[in-house]
Amino acid sequence: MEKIIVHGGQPLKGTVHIEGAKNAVLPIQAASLLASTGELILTNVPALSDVFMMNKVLSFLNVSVDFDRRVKSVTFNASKKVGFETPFEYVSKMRASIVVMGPLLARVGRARVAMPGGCAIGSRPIDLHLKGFEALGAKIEQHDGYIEASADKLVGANIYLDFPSVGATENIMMAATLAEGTTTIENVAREPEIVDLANVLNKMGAKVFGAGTESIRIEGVPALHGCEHSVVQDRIEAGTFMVAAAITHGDVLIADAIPEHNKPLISKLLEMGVEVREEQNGLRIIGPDKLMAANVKTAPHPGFPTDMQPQVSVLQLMADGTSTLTETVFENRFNHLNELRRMNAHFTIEGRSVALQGPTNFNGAEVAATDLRAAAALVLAGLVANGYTTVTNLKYLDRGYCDFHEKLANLGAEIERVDIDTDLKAVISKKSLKVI
Ligand SMILES: CC(=O)N[C@H]1[C@@H](OP(=O)(O)OP(=O)(O)OC[C@H]2O[C@@H](n3ccc(=O)[nH]c3=O)[C@H](O)[C@@H]2O)O[C@H](CO)[C@@H](O)[C@@H]1O
Ligand SMILES: C=C(OP(=O)(O)O)C(=O)O
Repeated sequence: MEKIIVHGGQPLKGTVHIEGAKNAVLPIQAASLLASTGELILTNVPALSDVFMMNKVLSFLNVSVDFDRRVKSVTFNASKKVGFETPFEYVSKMRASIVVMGPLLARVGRARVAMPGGCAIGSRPIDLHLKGFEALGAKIEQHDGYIEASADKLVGANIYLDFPSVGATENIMMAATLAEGTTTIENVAREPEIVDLANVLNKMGAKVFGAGTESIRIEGVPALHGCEHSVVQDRIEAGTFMVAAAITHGDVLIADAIPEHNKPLISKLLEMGVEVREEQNGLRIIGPDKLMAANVKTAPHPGFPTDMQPQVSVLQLMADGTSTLTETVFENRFNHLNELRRMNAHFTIEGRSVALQGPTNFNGAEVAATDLRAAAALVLAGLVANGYTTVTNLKYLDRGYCDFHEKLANLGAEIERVDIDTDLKAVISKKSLKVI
């Protein structure tokens, strides 16, 4: 086990390169199950623990998986007979493994997946996924902690989602690719990762129309095949570095950033006084001397992304005055705030909203990540804190960020990732923190 130690106070300067998106690559990995011929070759694949876990799930299902980390590419071959069961061991470590259900149902007519529990940010039921499968003609049974979906054949249907769930949209869309006839799904998620998945499915021979809008139409085809695809850039990793630049009076170029994908964040940064420049090679973020308070409310895309909420709370805490932050997507996504309180943050939580009082003089402290984006938020606070901040529970950070401390160190942060037993005094006595 390891921990990150950061010595706050350095303005970040330079260029940062962003990986392929975790939330795009995971369902696309699952889509490999649909290709009964040929290989699915993915490039720009981030080396994240979630990606490795999904590869394990697919190997267990008899897909051949070959990850070449040097070139960030994975080749999947699912031409052999694939399995149908994903055990608890995998689902308990990564909820997103439930997105194999749709492809399995389409390819083998049967999917048995351990029931995903909730996680630190909410209870996260999968009722909408199951309703969609039922509408396509699947029978759903739940026993012994497992959900089993089965169908002799799937038939296209009209489906309306009560909430634009990302996972349900992906799962139902993938199930429908091989269904007989046409499926329409309304009130779907519109995230860029949905569009990336639909693009891959279409390259594999599927007929998916309308991804990125409120309604998706899928015309079923008899079979899908392999293809090549480069995974879309991770807008949440990009956004995290934008906030890092904004709070440290930094000047950082987010290489090849896609402004379209980060509109709500960019609009907030501008409102708070951050300079955002679209340049030929990316998006330049220049942190101001003084940040102005602004209110943020999360919502499904194109609203403000919940996956940027913990990071933006640090930005708001740095701003002059009181900012409110409202979380509408998950019922329990303020866990990071209790850790930030230990670093001198002041706030009042009322239901799903919090009033954050700035500007904060963050003090370095020992803090523990409670979930993925909480981990990022704690490191961000460490970048501007007086003294040293130690962040533990890095297994959460590693789910979604590759080489996070190295990228920050390259931008000038004093940050190290060390063994959990390393004494802080030993690190301080080295005088300057260097990347290990
Ligand atoms: C791997 C991946 O892509 N994860 C993302 C995905 O998660 P995920 O796909 O799990 O998120 P959803 O969009 O499904 O969930 C959003 C909300 O809908 C609720 N819900 C969802 C499904 C369902 O059947 N019933 C139901 O009530 C959830 O409990 C949650 O409150 O989208 C979230 C919302 O943008 C992001 O925070 C996650 O990073
Ligand atoms: C909540 C997140 O991911 P997941 O759905 O994989 O837990 C996230 O990426 O912030």
